[in-house]
Amino acid sequence: MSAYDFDLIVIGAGTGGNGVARMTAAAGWKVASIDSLPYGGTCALRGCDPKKMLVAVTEGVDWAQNLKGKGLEAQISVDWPDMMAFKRSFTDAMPRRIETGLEKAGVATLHGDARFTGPDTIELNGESLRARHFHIATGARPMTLNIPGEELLITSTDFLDLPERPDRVVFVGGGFIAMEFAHIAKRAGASEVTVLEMMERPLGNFDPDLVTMLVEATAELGVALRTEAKVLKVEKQGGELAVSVETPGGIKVVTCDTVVHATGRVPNIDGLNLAAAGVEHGPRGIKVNASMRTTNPNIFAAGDCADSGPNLTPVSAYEGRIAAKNLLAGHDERSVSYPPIPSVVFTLPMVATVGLSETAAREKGLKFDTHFEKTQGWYSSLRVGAKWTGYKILVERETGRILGAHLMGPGAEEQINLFAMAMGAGLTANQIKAVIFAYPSYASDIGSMV
Ligand SMILES: Cc1cc2nc3c(=O)[nH]c(=O)nc-3n(C[C@H](O)[C@H](O)[C@H](O)COP(=O)(O)OP(=O)(O)OC[C@H]3O[C@@H](n4cnc5c(N)ncnc54)[C@H](O)[C@@H]3O)c2cc1C
Ligand SMILES: NC(=O)c1ccc[n+]([C@@H]2O[C@H](COP(=O)([O-])OP(=O)(O)OC[C@H]3O[C@@H](n4cnc5c(N)ncnc54)[C@H](O)[C@@H]3O)[C@@H](O)[C@H]2O)c1
Repeated sequence: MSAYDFDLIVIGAGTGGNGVARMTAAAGWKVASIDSLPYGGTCALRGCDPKKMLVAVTEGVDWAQNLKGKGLEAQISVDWPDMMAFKRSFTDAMPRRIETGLEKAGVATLHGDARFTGPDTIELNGESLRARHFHIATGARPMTLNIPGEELLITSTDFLDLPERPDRVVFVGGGFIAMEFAHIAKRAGASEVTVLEMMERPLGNFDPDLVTMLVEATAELGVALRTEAKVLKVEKQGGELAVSVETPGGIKVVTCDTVVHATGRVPNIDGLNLAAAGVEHGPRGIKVNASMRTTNPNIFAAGDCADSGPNLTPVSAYEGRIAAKNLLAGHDERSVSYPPIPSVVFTLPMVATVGLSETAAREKGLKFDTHFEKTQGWYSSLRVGAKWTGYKILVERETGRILGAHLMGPGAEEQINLFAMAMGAGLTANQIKAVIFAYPSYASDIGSMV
């Protein structure tokens, strides 16, 4: 009889963990999966999926507004409790569906907070479990701000569960979460929505010209977006909350009824006692090599908890696949080799990006042409009344290769995937121009952008 309880224990039942559990169980390994929360992880239960259901509802508001006076007269309003019920119709069913799926795949599904007690042992609910291998996919958590009144902030998870619509809401930070959720809150009818970003502009990783357009669109929507605004403290003042902000013009105070944490997420590894397992970590997460192996050769890690690729769902799934292949091979057979990774901010208008920014391409010494245009006059924008649309494509001079694509407006979330595919396949601008796309469609604009 084996001294081990399992061949593999996967800690974390999100996208970075579940694929690994399934692939190894399918190969005949004795596998357990553990989560301290209902199965499914951030994306399915507290992130991308529920968020985009709220975006789907508020898209109705945007659509009606854009086509007002163009034949669509009824103006739409959001019923927040109904929208939340719609979201729950998906999220409530997911944990059971995901857990049952794993069980059917032969994975033992366990619940509780796992903590290492040795290089091949964890403690779970007071019991010790030994495994030949571990895979850590414990995700990320909101960073600690270390400001007075931090406990008064709600998280993105809380926001996605608010039973009633917040009316006067402040977002601390101006990244993905703040911009997406501020658009949702405002279109859902919140009277005062404020975004406080400490840098000179929000969404620091996105193209500055397109972000400038998004800032204008956000102001037109009625969201107060303040930059160079660093949040210092939050206090209760009577029945409301007072947020103190350091600005170039001195300390300002914004009052509201809800303050949302949106200053970034950090690896969720504090409670794992990684030292006991000989697993090293830094500020960006668990140290992994290109095979997703940690400093303990029998332990792998993937997704938001690892110091690897960007913290996005498809990246965590990809890293998990690499880890699973190497676990099964018994040696480092596969390395991560990230293809161009597209990323979308689901505001309305959306902003999407893949590949290099202009600054990064210049820093690399590449010679390229920048195709930048605002496209509110293009047919694709006119027919849906979209005002804030545009693109910036970087085309390498000598090769015609696409170095980076940055898009804004309806259709951007799908166009960007076509750019990612074209870039991954090494297609040149002329080859993209030669593709026949169905017309009229957003994809059919791509040939004119390159
Ligand atoms: C609000 C929001 C919106 C997002 N929107 C998008 C989007 O639109 N597109 C996109 O690509 N990405 C999005 N992301 C990012 C995406 O959700 C993450 O990159 C992805 O879910 C990471 O997957 P993971 O498996 O690494 O971690 P997770 O899915 O977070 O899974 C980690 C799991 O580990 C469990 N766990 C942690 N510690 C322990 C322990 N000690 N013992 C047992 N279990 C433990 C947790 O309970 C959790 O279920 C969003 C994130 C947020 C917060
Ligand atoms: N569409 C998507 O793909 C999507 C959507 C939501 C979240 N996510 C994931 O979740 C992560 C976390 O999102 P997020 O929006 O919290 O982080 P983020 O890293 O996108 O943005 C955080 C912002 O907060 C600012 N900030 C930091 N401290 C501040 C302070 N004290 N006062 C004011 N501003 C401050 C930063 O300058 C930065 O612009 C993202 O990095 C991403 O990995 C992805």
